[in-house]
Amino acid sequence: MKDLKFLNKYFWKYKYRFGLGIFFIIISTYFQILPGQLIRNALNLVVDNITMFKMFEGLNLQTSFEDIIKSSIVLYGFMILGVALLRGFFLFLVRQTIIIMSRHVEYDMKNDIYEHYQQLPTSFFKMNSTGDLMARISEDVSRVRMYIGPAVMYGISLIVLFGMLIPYMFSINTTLTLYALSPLPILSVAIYFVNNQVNKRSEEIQRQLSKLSTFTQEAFSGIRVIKSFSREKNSVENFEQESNEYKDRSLKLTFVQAMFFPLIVGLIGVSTILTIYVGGMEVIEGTLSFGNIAEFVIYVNLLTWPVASLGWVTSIMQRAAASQKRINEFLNVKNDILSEKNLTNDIEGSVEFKNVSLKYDDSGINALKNISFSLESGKSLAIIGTTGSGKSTIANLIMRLYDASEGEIAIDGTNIKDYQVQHIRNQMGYVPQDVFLFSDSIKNNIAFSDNSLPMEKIIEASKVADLHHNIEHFKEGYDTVLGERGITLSGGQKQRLSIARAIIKNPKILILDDALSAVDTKTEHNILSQLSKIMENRTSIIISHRVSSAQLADTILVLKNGEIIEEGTHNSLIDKQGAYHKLYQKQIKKGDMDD
Ligand SMILES: Nc1ncnc2c1ncn2[C@@H]1O[C@H](COP(=O)(O)OP(=O)(O)OP(=O)(O)O)[C@@H](O)[C@H]1O
Repeated sequence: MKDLKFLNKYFWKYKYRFGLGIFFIIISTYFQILPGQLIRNALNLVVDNITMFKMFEGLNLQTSFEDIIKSSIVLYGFMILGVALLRGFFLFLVRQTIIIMSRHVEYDMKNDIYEHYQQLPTSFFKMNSTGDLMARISEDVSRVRMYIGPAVMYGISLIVLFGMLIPYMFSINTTLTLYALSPLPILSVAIYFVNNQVNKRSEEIQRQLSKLSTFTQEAFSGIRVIKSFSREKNSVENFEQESNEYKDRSLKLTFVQAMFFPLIVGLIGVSTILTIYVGGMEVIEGTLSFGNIAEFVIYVNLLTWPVASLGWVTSIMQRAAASQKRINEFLNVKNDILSEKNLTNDIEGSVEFKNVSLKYDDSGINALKNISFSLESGKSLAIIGTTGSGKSTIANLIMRLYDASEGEIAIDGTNIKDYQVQHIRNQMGYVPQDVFLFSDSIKNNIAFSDNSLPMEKIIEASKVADLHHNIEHFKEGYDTVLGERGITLSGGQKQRLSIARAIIKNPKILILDDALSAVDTKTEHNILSQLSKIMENRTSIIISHRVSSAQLADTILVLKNGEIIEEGTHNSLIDKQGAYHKLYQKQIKKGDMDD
């Protein structure tokens, strides 16, 4: 439960709303208790007057007693109605304050968590699954809200009701109070257990439901694969199996839920019978009036739901505490990609690696071992090598998505860690290996770094990326909206859009991570020659599997198993007759360079 302490800051933030909510609870509870007393008075009045009515049988006075009874009942009826309306009004205000407070806290929490996520390093996102990240910002926050809103509301109502009603009941009759209340603790404990079962089973259903939706989602996204392998029947069978599991779990839940109301109603019945029996005895002894019995029956009914909700509130609090613990786990993760000096000077673009090694903490892989090279500003560097040799890792380090485990990276002779992180990233253009496009227009996807960029700049960037002529063919041009993950574009078009997005920033350093793998060599040459024009006086790093991309660069690094095995210009490496030369020969034979 100590995890819930984290929420105190939110209660403090909304203290006035919360305080007002408690005040409205007190007033509405008073109006909740009042009808019991009115009914007692009404009943006592009727009982007394009926006795008198009978005594004056046959006399004119009898009619006046009849009138008194009738008018008193009408009067009490209106009073009870008025009190019920007032209670309803204050209950409305209770919800308007406390439940609304909980919605505000939910909103704040979601924003706080999302903002925190945005600050966390890439390694955090590698280590935790997207589903887990989403669950904490949605399901867990919702559970915490259930505590801040309904649970707190019912909890406080219960305390106020007990505080006001129990002493009052004892003041009327101790024995009757003790008997009337005796089944209530059993009710509370029973509800607690039933509710835990309900929660357990609901969670199982929830898990099954998410399995079912993941299955369906995958089946729809992979429909082409399913059809081409003629697996439709198998897919239907699998769906039926998952769906059946979901149905069975739902039936189990319905069984437990079905016990909920009989349990409450049964225990209320026991309380009522005890009240009437013990109360009746007291009436016979003359220590209580008939009205008191009626009043007690009402009080017992009033107490039932709050007492039942005690079990419910406890289990909500337990679930909220578990959720808050999970949320706190993520909120306590600190971003270790920080800068102490926070330099914000513009850079020229020279890059130097001094004995850099990197071990990825999550996989334990030594991706780079003792890498040293230097690249003057305005020059181009190609990095070529087998898969998994560490090429993208070099890009990750230059973008400061990760920090080197050993060694130092300098930009313009200054340690990269001294620059303010966003500032240094803003001066770089990065085209990642796996292109990600947002479900937005082409225009907004290209101008992602700054949505105030003018249209001319967007067109200019897409011309350099050799994409403009493609976009012109779309009916909606630059306003064409891309579907989920840009499904309307071909692989090569996506890559070129990603290049346009990177160069529109006019970066001092441009990093293309296998960004031309999905385009043919002719387009590759077009793009590279266009790029070399705009990258004059800017630094470019081209990561590729293809010699055709690498050969245009001023320097080429050949990587193998995280180490540099060759370094030089295209011609010097060809003369060397080493690994680069071998790759060149192989790719020429494959006809990759024919265009
Ligand atoms: N974020 C990461 N967390 C853990 N391990 C990683 C991560 N990124 C890469 N690796 C591992 O580090 C090694 C180098 O990967 P890297 O992506 O740098 O290779 P690459 O040369 O770019 O390969 P490819 O040409 O296939 O893209 C690989 O063994 C890979 O499994």
